Amino acid sequence: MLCKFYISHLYTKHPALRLPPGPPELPLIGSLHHFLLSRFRDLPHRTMHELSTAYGPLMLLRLGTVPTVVVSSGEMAMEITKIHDLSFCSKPLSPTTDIISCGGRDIAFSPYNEHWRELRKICMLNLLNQRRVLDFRHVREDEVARLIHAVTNEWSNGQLINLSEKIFCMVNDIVLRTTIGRRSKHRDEFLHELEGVMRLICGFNLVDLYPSSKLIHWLSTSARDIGKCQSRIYHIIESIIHERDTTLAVAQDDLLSVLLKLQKDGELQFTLTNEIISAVIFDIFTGGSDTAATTLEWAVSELVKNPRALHKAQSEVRETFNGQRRLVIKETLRLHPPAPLVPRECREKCQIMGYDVPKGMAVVINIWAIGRDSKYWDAAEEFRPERFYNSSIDFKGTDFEYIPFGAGRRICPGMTYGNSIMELALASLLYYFDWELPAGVKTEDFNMTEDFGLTVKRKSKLLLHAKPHYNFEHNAN
Ligand code: HEM
Repeated sequence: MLCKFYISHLYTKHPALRLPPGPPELPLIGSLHHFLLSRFRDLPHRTMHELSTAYGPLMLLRLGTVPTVVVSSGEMAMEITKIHDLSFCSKPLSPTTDIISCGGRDIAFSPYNEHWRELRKICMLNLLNQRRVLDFRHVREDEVARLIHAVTNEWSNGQLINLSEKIFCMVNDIVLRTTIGRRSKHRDEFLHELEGVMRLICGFNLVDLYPSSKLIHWLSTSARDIGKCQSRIYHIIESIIHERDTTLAVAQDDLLSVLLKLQKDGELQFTLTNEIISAVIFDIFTGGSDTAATTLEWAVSELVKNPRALHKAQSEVRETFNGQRRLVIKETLRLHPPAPLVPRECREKCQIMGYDVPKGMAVVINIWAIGRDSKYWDAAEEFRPERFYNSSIDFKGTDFEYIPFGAGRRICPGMTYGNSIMELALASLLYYFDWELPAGVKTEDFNMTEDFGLTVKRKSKLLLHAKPHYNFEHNAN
């Protein structure tokens, strides 16, 4: 917080610094009026993109009192996540993320330090690497089969299928079973709380915009709301931990068991408290379910809106259970990266393309804008999965015009894990069902509006008709 104040001070009192250009500011609110007046009012990634077309790919905004450098091109993203990765591999802690991450003692909001390195390594070793992802194949198959059964049941009753809800439950069940060893009766409550958290921590509420104002802290409801969400979520996770604690006699190898064993053995360089375990489990539940489910929801939405792409994907999946599903997911991640704004913090004074970025400055990489930049992509706004056919461009963090999982030291550790869920679920939905829009809705009128939040989901639920294709009962079992 002190650091934020210092940056703010530095920024206004030291005109000698050559800071990146930005739009005109107003006293007290800084650049916020540009967001309020924008036609994309509730969608900061779109407003930032629009501003960057006028002020360039390295642009300075003042969000309330928080100066923030916005990065909007592949070249600048490479500067931040490759050339100067060590200077930008920390995460800023806002008042709301401070609460939800227990002071940055999780992985996703942790500063770059030994604590972060150890926790990330534990998750990679025990849950997220290629071998573990293969070990959990039966869990994915089981939960995807349950999804297919649930859709079939509703189809036979002639109902419109709420595919959003089904996808979020399925993905969350997979994440729960692989992380804590079983489903949880608290799943729906958890998903409900998560929705609130995603809205509250995306940086555009008064306490995060004016972090050092005691008055705003006192007046604003956001800090209280996030505090309540945090205590409900951590209560759910701690009751799961407590149940497991008492039954530890049964050896299990899921992430929670490993963390509890490490806690008991006390071999880490820091004390692994229940609070830290909860924070890590929260990261995995959140990072794992929200992102993969959101991407699947957008993938099906784009396909039903583009019948030719749907037909092509479906024919290939039905022939080989392979092929197009991977291209569809890549194209969906280009147009709809679930986390469009990636936050970083500058750890040491740095120069990017001749501009100064002071220590402690917040940085946001607009990966949504980069994925839609016509400098890198033909017909950038169109959904064309075939653009990735025979293309070497991948999301592994080395092609900076396409970084839906981020890049550098902080790149998403759940890439393989998330893809394994998305690919199986998408292939199964395409293989077993023909999908149609609700009666009377034309493809051109199909609503693709985005909702505001840390992850950007559909604003309206994805409601579709499904018609089983063939042999479902036989194949799904
Ligand atoms: C569609 C799937 C996913 C997408 C698009 C995605 C995207 C991202 C992005 C953009 C970041 C920030 C990277 C950066 O700062 O450079 C991130 C971080 C993270 N993701 Fe994912 N993610 C996905 C799935 C997952 C899954 C399945 C898990 C875990 C089960 C996960 C866990 C995490 C964690 C723990 C971090 C924080 C890493 C750190 O700060 O060191 N994500 N993800």
